[in-house]
Amino acid sequence: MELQLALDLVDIPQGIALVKEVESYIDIVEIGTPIVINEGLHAVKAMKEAFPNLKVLADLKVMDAGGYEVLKASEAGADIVTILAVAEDATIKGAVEEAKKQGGKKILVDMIGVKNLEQRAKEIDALGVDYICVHTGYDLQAEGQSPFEALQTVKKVVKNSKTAVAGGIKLSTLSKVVQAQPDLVIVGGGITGEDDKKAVASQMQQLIKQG
Ligand SMILES: O=C(CO)[C@H](O)[C@H](O)COP(=O)(O)O
Repeated sequence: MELQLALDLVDIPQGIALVKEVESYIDIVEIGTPIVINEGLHAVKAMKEAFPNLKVLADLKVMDAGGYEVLKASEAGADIVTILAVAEDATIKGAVEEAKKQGGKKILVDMIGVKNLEQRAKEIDALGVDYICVHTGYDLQAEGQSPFEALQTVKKVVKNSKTAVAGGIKLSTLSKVVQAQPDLVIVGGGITGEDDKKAVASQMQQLIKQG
């Protein structure tokens, strides 16, 4: 099981400073969608240059032109690129093909907004993606929703891809997540919103290692 730190509401220097604090406790650093929108793929490049030993995920949430977007993110240094599950299969296939061409880049498919989770997870699992991620976005988190049930649903049907989970995970809820045995746990505000980010990230890493 791996831990990914999601950076969303910071700029590039703030993001780099934040990762310096928790670098030893995380496996992947995510350049979140808001950062990509605000700063472009330069943010991915800057993060990879600052932390060559960490994997960098570009949370592009691609909806079309999968191959092209994966090419551009890979050129910027991304190791993993996100595609939306609600995109056409052709978009997801294009992303997977390009990721392979780019020498071992990975595709994470984000299930945000999918209504029939079980059926779409099975379909996406057959497309050769690396991760299938259940995700409760900010707008549904604000309505009190969480990704725990969705994780269990997807874990039951996914046979080939790794599973990932995101959406409001905190230190206090991490044990519940770990029990469901995802391959990747994605945490944003649960670390970035804490005063002692290092202590929280360290405890999260410990829980994940025990899991
Ligand atoms: O992709 C995202 C929002 O669309 C976030 O990066 C993801 O939800 C993790 O952040 P948090 O733990 O704060 O919910």
